[in-house]
Amino acid sequence: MSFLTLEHVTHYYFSKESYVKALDNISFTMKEGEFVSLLGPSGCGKSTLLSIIAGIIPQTQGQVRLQQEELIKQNQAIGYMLQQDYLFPWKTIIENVLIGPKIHNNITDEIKQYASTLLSEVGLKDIESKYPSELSGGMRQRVALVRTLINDPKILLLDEPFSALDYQTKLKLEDLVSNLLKTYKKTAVLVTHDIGEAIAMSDRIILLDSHPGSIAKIYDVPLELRDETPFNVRKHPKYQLLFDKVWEQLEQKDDSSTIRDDNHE
Ligand SMILES: Nc1ncnc2c1ncn2[C@@H]1O[C@H](COP(=O)(O)OP(=O)(O)OP(=O)(O)O)[C@@H](O)[C@H]1O
Repeated sequence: MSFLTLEHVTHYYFSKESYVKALDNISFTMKEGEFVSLLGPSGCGKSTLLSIIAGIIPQTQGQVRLQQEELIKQNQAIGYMLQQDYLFPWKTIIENVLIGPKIHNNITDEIKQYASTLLSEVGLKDIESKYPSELSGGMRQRVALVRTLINDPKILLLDEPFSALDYQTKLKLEDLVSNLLKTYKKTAVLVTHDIGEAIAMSDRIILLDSHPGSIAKIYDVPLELRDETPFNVRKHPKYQLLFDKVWEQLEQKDDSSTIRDDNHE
């Protein structure tokens, strides 16, 4: 059984005078532990699709099914990480990290210990009593990652979490996130418009067309690349080959043709 299934998901945004078709007939499945990127130009509906998967907005048509449906209803199964870290400036780092357990009335010695372990795993020791304003952008994003992981989500939805960072910090954080998600066997969907990032991080890439957002093509990332860290993937010859294929597809202006690889279900 697949972990996440989308069947014929279509979405319209309505206003009083008009409407926008943001997504058209999106169907794909994901296995548990898989890392999938949604790649496409601005406005192709990436964030809309992520919000639909998260249950934040209901799709106009189609089905979204998550294996852990019961947990989702309790708000425990989904972790969201965004471009901005949204840390509360008036709370210390540890208070920010423990916000989820606090809401669920679950502050235990065990969870506090887990918070410390995760903070040190992301290279943030001895900052628990600091405030977000005392940290760099990359450090704050690492805190946001810990705040997401502490709730033990079954699936992580990552909406361009690295795009506000400088290039060096972004590459380091990609390695860190990839390593942590593999260690904790998390399923993840990454939204990005960065081809290199999609190849470096993912098992599979879903390339979207715009107006309306639809699946243009699905790429399986070669197995040799999946065993490498994102930083090392970029040095692999197969990285460049896949980059060029995706680039070529993006350059094609014929929006009406929808081509799909086999073996992606
Ligand atoms: N709340 C809204 N009301 C009306 N139209 C919207 C709304 N949100 C998004 N749209 C439209 O839906 C389409 C998809 O938007 P979406 O933000 O999902 O794309 P995106 O690929 O995430 O873009 P970006 O990379 O710029 O964030 C766009 O045409 C956008 O203008």
